[in-house]
Amino acid sequence: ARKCVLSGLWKNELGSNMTISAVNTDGGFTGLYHTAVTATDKHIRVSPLKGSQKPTNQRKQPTFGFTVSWTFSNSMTVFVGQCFMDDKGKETLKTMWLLREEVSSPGADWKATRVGTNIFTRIK
Ligand SMILES: O=C(CCCC[C@@H]1SC[C@@H]2NC(=O)N[C@@H]21)NCCc1cc([N+](=O)[O-])ccc1O
Repeated sequence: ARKCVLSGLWKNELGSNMTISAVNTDGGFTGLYHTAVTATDKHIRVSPLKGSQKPTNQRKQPTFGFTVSWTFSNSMTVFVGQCFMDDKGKETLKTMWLLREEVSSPGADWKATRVGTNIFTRIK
């Protein structure tokens, strides 16, 4: 299939991995995210993700977004990106993310959001 569907097992360059369920007809999906890193001293636990991708009947390299609600810290990350497929059929998810930390007061709001990029490739 010359189109990129997000369901399956993925890893990124930090060593995190995620499992995405079947993508339903309206592009919605859920899954689980296991981050290899954390900005807290908390013990890392698997966290749920929810997202959507543009339907692949119209697009071969769809854009998508998903949110991870971390189970071990009062923080949230949103990932947004696109799935690319090379001429050998190898898929890559190029993403940017925003990590929002819970801070104690509006005065600390300025320092509550981190930004970064991650590239995911399929496992197996
Ligand atoms: O660490 C997390 C959740 C895991 C985030 C993993 C990121 S998501 C993007 C990137 N890609 C990937 O695979 N993993 C990383 N939240 C900490 C926020 C926080 C920080 C502080 N602090 O630093 O003081 C205090 C209290 C806090 O709640």
